[in-house]
Amino acid sequence: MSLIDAAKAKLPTAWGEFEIHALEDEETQKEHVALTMGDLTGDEPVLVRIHSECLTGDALFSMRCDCGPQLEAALQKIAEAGRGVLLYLRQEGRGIGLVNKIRAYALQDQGMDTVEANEKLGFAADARDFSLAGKTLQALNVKTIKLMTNNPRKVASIESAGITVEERVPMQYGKNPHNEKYLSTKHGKLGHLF
Ligand SMILES: Nc1nc2c(ncn2[C@@H]2O[C@H](COP(=O)(O)OP(=O)(O)OP(=O)(O)O)[C@@H](O)[C@H]2O)c(=O)[nH]1
Ligand SMILES: [Zn+2]
Repeated sequence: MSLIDAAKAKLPTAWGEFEIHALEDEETQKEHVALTMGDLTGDEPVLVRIHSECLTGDALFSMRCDCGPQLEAALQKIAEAGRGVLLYLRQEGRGIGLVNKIRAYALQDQGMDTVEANEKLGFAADARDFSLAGKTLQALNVKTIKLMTNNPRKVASIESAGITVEERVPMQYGKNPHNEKYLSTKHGKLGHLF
């Protein structure tokens, strides 16, 4: 396996103390993160969020998407449960990178939806590879999970990576007038369950 659990340390947050694992992907040279809390062993399903990088939403307070509020809600839910994993995967812009995501935003400013914009730029609607998430959970010895997502494709790809998704936990946070069209396209074209 090409994913290395390279370093770990305590990470106190506004919601409680996590352990941060810095993960190195030898194939792509990307650095991913797993935040864990509590004892992950045993048969009880582990609460998991698989979050794809969104610099604009996660760090820069953008209201074009729902990523920032989903990230905060996931950390809060894990802290409330006292046990869980947040995977932060460096798959900016559903896998097309920051520059292309901003190009896609410019096309959306001209009237395209998020899927049309990706396709206009020559990309699939969603260019992410979720097998990495399966590998990471296996490396953490997590086998049965409750997955916080609205995206059935995430559920299917995690299951095909050998992880049992016992429950899907809906993540409907951060709706606002700026992301209404984005969220309705996610529902209409990408299959998200709202
Ligand atoms: N290409 C592109 N990417 C976007 C756009 N808006 C947000 N993103 C990216 O979409 C991804 C959203 O990730 P997630 O929230 O983990 O995934 P999701 O498929 O929406 O599923 P949930 O688990 O329900 O949130 C991030 O990588 C964002 O950077 C957009 O308009 N175009
Ligand atoms: Zn976002």
